[in-house]
Amino acid sequence: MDFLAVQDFYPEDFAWCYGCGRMNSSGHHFRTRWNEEETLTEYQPGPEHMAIPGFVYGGLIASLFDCHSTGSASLAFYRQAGHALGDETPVPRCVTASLKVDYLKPTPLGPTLRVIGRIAEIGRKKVVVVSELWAKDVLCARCEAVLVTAPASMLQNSSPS
Ligand SMILES: CCCCCCCC(=O)SCCNC(=O)CCNC(=O)[C@H](O)C(C)(C)COP(=O)(O)OP(=O)(O)OC[C@H]1O[C@@H](n2cnc3c(N)ncnc32)[C@H](O)[C@@H]1OP(=O)(O)O
Repeated sequence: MDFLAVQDFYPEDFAWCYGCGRMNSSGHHFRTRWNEEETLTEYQPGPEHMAIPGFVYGGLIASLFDCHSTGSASLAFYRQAGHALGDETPVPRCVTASLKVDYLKPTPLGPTLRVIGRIAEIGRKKVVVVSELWAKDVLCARCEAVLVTAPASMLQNSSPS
């Protein structure tokens, strides 16, 4: 791996997400990291991620924002607690409470997509992440997401059945 991503450090019972779980062989394997004070997720869509020929499917874009935002929230909680990826302390697990996506311009299918996030608010169990999706130098979409510490009811199973 060329860099450390938060998803590399999710506990195994939390690593099955279709978007970003490293244990899910059918998933996208989105990976999110710090880039100084911002968070970054890059993804290369394939031809199957098409909406209209030449353009990326909006559902994929929402998925990308979703996992980028949960990953950003985990990174933010972890850094706030004085930790860096690679520490022994498990990274916090967050789920999406709210995801608002604005599709600003058609997203071309071809370039690697870059999602850049800013931690707009961080509380005891809630993080607000505001993100932009860029295709080369075109700002294609924007997202505001509310992420909350994963409730115990979602952490009861240690692996999929
Ligand atoms: C491998 C890694 C996996 C990563 C997951 C990828 C992303 C996902 O797909 S997660 C799956 C989709 N999400 C879910 O299924 C979550 C389902 N929802 C829930 O379990 C609950 O509603 C949950 C946990 C989000 C919030 O629980 P709740 O008891 O309402 O929390 P609560 O303590 O009241 O609220 C905490 C804070 O969040 C805020 N909040 C809660 N829900 C929302 C919402 N829908 N919109 C805005 N803010 C909200 C509250 O206002 C509160 O804010 P503050 O601290 O400022 O007062």
